[in-house]
Amino acid sequence: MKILIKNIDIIRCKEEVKVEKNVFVGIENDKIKFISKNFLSDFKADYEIDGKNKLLMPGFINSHTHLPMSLLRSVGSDTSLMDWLYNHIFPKERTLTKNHIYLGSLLTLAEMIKCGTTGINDMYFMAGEVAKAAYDSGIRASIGVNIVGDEFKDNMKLEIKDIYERYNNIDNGRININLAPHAMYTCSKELLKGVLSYAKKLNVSIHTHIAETQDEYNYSMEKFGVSPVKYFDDLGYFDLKVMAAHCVHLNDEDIDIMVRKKVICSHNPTSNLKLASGISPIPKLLKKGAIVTIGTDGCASNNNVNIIEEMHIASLIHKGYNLDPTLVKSSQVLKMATTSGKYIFGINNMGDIKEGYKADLTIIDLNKPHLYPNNDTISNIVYSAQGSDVDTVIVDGKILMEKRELKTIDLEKVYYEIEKIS
Ligand SMILES: CSC[C@H]1O[C@@H](n2cnc3c(O)ncnc32)[C@H](O)[C@@H]1O
Ligand SMILES: [Zn+2]
Repeated sequence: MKILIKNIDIIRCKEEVKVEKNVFVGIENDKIKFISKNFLSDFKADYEIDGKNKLLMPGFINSHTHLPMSLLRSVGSDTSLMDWLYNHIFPKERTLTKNHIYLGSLLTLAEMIKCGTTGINDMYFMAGEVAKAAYDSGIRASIGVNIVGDEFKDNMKLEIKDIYERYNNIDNGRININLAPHAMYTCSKELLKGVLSYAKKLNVSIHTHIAETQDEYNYSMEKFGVSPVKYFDDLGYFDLKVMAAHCVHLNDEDIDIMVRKKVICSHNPTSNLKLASGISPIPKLLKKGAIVTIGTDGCASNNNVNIIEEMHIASLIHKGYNLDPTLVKSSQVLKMATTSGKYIFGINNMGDIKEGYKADLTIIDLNKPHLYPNNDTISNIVYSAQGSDVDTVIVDGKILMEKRELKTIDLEKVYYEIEKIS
């Protein structure tokens, strides 16, 4: 499939984030074939997109989410993490069936694609259903198989093996599998050791919640005498690729460990605000050179998966909290929400508009009153844009949404099916 995007402005995310005006972009199969100031007549496109008044940018990557949790939207609002989890969410989650998981995932994926998301890093139970929904939607996904408890039981290994064999690295590497021990306070040390060696055996990455609340930090210090980050480091976790969600309560040594071990931090500001977990030291992490990405967490602690809104909040809270308007600049937050997500997938040539790079792209409609005048495109995208400004979404060279019409998900059918089971 060859797609030609004509006369469009583009955002490139090199060392510096830059805008180039009025170019032609050719896509062939899963990659960007060319970016040119001129029309190349020998590129015979199967499909053309008019880029007038539009902006082409690398697609957004949501680095921490729980797809099926759209079904629990607004459950347990206005409570703290532990109250929310143990008294509201876990009891409801015990009632979910495979069908719920698949349909809830599809609903969230529709919302994500409508907000310009091209890649996700998930964790949930019955992850085979999550993987199936991600596969069906066309999005790029790393799917975490949830693990909790005291011991790494044979049935857990069997579930992981089954999901791994069915989904890992399928569809040109678009879907991959990771192991997702929930957190240090829900998984025993024995279980975590078992998971680590199994992840090494399968050669997959790890996805977990780390240092989300002061309670977790205190629990770790009291029970093990070290912080949550040091606890995972001492277990040898950071010898593997680890996607660490939240990272709110960190000391200076934790930050140094994360930088040295290239831990991928997923910053989830809305969830941290809603559950009153705290504010992650993102400016410090960025200054020290940590890999920082953006995630929404699940719908029940957010209440949406709008990554544009998440960028907006990420760029604002650190300025206000630290009384410093130069922190987490719009160009930095844009990179966090796009380019930096490539580390999750281990694909070097993605997260930018560049020849030979993956065609995981988002097109924004600039013809909106709140995006006018366009004095500074990057600032406008972070501080003014809305999810509904996303016009077209392309993943691996395939169009998932065009002119806001979803191509891979029948949303009316999803609503209908959810009504039947809710
Ligand atoms: C490991 S499967 C997902 C598991 O995590 C729960 N969850 C959702 N959001 C959070 C959060 O912010 N901190 C901790 N746990 C969370 C979800 O309800 C599932 O049970
Ligand atoms: Zn989470």
